[in-house]
Amino acid sequence: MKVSMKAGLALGSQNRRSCILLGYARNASVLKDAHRMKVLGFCSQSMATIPGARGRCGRASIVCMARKERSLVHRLASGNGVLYVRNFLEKNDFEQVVQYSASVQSRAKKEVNSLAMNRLGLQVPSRALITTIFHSDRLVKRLRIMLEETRLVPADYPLELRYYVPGSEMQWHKDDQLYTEPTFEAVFTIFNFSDSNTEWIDRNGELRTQWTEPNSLLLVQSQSALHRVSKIRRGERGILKLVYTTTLERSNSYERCSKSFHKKR
Ligand SMILES: O=C(O)CCC(=O)C(=O)O
Ligand SMILES: [Fe+2]
Repeated sequence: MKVSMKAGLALGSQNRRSCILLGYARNASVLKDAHRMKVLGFCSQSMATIPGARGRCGRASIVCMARKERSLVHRLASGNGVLYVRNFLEKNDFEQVVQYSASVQSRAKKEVNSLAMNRLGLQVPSRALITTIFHSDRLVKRLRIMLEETRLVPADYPLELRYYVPGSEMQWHKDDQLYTEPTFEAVFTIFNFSDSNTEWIDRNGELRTQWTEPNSLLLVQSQSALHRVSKIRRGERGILKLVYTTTLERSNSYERCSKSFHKKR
């Protein structure tokens, strides 16, 4: 195993919150060691492009993020299965999503018999570029690290664009579990000019309130936290909803929900 752990540990101790370990490896045996050190994951990126990293290693470099008290996984637990992440997509990808949404928004239809009131929506075809962005290996790997779910894959359930307008709201609910294991619903905010907040009840029974900013991702585990979207009085909000799962074996809810773009969820 050829990983320059010394350099990594030195950097990690300077930065107690993220504990970044830098190094390079000739083979995958580094994974075993990383696991022993409670390392959450890797991203291969040139050292020079990583903020705070000094020096160059000149080879494939590896950045390992070690688990710390304040990691995303702990935030997920304290949020009772809800995790809010800012600046989720890279600039280019984010712009593609904004453009796609703008090009189809006028086709969105009002959802009926849904817990969401006065919300408009439409499904995104699997061949659309924005589906490939959210299903890309790179992005799924990031989510696996964030959620500590090594088996996470994109669901075979269409992405949905949803638009909140004045009068739109979504009552308190838990998300349906579309597969036979708990899933994660991802709510990606495309734009938000509204006064509406997404709220959820955390592990301590306390109310959390979040105005979701553009390019943020809210991950909600199925059948976990109660959550809702407060009624919009002013402005509009556009989101993309999609599902990640650890199994593609469908639950009974799948058929009901997929047939029911216009039925109660
Ligand atoms: O719009 C949001 O922030 C959440 C939407 C939601 O919970 C849902 O559609 O199930
Ligand atoms: Fe929900």
